[in-house]
Amino acid sequence: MKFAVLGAGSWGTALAMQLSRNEPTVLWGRNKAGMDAMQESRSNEQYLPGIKFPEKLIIEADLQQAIEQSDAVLVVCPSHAFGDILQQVKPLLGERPLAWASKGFEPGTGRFLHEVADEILGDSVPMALVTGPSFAKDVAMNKPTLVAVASVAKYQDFAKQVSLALRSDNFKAYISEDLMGAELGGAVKNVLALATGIADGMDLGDNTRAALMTRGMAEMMRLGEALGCKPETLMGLSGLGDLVLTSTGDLSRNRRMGLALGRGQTIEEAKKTIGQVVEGIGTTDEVMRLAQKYHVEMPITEHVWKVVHDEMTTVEALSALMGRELKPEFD
Ligand SMILES: NC(=O)C1=CN([C@@H]2O[C@H](COP(=O)(O)OP(=O)(O)OC[C@H]3O[C@@H](n4cnc5c(N)ncnc54)[C@H](O)[C@@H]3O)[C@@H](O)[C@H]2O)C=CC1
Ligand SMILES: O=C(CO)COP(=O)(O)O
Repeated sequence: MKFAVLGAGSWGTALAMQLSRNEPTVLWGRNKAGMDAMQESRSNEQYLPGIKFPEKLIIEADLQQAIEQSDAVLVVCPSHAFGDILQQVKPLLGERPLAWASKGFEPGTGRFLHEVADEILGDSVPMALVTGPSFAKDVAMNKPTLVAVASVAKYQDFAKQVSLALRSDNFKAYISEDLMGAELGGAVKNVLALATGIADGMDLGDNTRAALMTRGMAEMMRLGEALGCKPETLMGLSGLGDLVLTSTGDLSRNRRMGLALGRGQTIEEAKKTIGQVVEGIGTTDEVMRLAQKYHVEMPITEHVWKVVHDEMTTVEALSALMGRELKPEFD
């Protein structure tokens, strides 16, 4: 199956590189000059400097051409651009199935990306999500990586095709039928990576990080239960696995944002230094929206939200979290 990967940032480029280790793969990005530069250097110097593309990676700056030469589409843009890209893809898609690898919600509504895709494309288009603990740089460098490919039950064949297309000696994608659980884990972990980053930026130590990861996981599980997600999905690669990666690995943009906030920088200052999408900032709003809608208690998320919105300092947020009333660990 030949894929057109739409979005030539760090993750789109890395996934296109991975697919092209097997079959010819088209990488499309909206910036023509940037795509020309990639073709010239056979690398993505802006996002993955110094890592050479496999021979079978095809660079394409025209969206229609990219889709027409492919059997399937993989969208890898920031979540805020997802709906916009699907609107552009819709008239070009034909019978092709569509996967995505973005992590987050539709801004302003808390809608899952599969809900956005269903609304724009209709639910007769086979769809799947690629998610899990996977830094773009490590995948581009062909380091061993495990991810999950999730779809609803009726599109499991497509999920298997996506998994097979990605498969290599150093890359394995497990199949899941819990699309919503896989989406939820990949989004909520970004908020928790902000929390652990803030704590590490404040130099609070290893105990604090472990506490935030564990109690943060409890928040993810509570929200998942309210939404009808499978607990094992959240305990798997797309939840816990990705939480561990992004709460401890300094390649994480969300963790780096948290570190900067914990050290007293502003969001705008940190965004400039990071220079790539930091999904957790917007996702915090959407997770809070869901928590309120489903009456789920998520104190760590709530205090990240207060820090992000300048309603509390990091020191006040820490003190408020530590001052919460005693209760059983599991209720
Ligand atoms: N970088 C990583 O290691 C991983 C990223 N992800 C997810 O993948 C998604 C994309 O992230 P990255 O590639 O890392 O971000 P990035 O910041 O490296 O690149 C974003 C790319 O999206 C493009 N873009 C932005 N708005 C667009 C629009 N309206 N139309 C077309 N292209 C647009 C930008 O030009 C840029 O090329 C995010 O949801 C992220 O959470 C998931 C797993 C790993
Ligand atoms: O989702 C990721 C790895 O699985 C990437 O995390 P960041 O967006 O925090 O860099």
